[in-house]
Amino acid sequence: MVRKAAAGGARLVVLPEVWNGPYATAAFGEYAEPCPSVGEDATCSASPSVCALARLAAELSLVIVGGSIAELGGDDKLYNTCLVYDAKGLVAAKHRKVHLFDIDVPGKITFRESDTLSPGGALTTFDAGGAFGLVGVGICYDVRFPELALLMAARGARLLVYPGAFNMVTGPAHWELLMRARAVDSQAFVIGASPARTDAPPAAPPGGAARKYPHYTAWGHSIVVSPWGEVLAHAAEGEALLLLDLEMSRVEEVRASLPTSKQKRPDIYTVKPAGG
Ligand SMILES: NC(=O)CC(=O)C(=O)O
Repeated sequence: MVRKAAAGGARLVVLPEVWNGPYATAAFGEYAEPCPSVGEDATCSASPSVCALARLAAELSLVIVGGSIAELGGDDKLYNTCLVYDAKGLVAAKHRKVHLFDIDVPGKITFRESDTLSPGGALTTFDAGGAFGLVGVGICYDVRFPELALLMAARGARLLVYPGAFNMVTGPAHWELLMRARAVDSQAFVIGASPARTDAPPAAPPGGAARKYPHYTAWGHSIVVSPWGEVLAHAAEGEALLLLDLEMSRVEEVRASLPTSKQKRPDIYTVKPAGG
């Protein structure tokens, strides 16, 4: 798919969350790989998923926002990590998911990333060069926190990318809504890249081996949104490649028309204790 994107003229490619293994808390340890730091040459990494994407970025001379993989940190903790590779295969950015997906929607879905993962502690932006300029990175649940998007925009990001894997409960309710909301409140392009949907395999036959990890059904529907909140491209639930030109000057146009970043009222945004 990355080669196909490159052949179609792509300069920057975005992959989905946890693309190299099952999205299951118990599986992260098995699939985790050490991840290099910003500035390191990842083309010779001993981590197979890292090395594969870095080599592809270098071979095709484009930027790859490498979705996310489970990272085995130097501190022996596990993280949900997005590496960005520049056109030489060097690590241009490393984002560890800041907001872990710990939710409980009774009778529908319970997921606790914090059972096995630790959260990252930093905002991530990188210079993608050319017309793109500064790009902000969040992972999935991070998109629910407008503060993060606003801070990335305040740093100068004009494109926000969110590798993500919403599910059959939260996907239909919130995926498009949140991607559009973040585009409107940060006045930036937003890309949400999801794994394609795969339905749960049939239950093991009697006497057969039990399934190793619970199945997580991703919502799919990767999406690209303009700074005005328009959906520019939308995948269905299956495998898809969305290939499009981003007219980056739209960011300045929208920011000039509705100068919300200059009209903020931080003096009234602090929550004070009752009676204070
Ligand atoms: N998988 C996630 O991190 C987030 C998600 O599915 C949701 O916010 O909904």
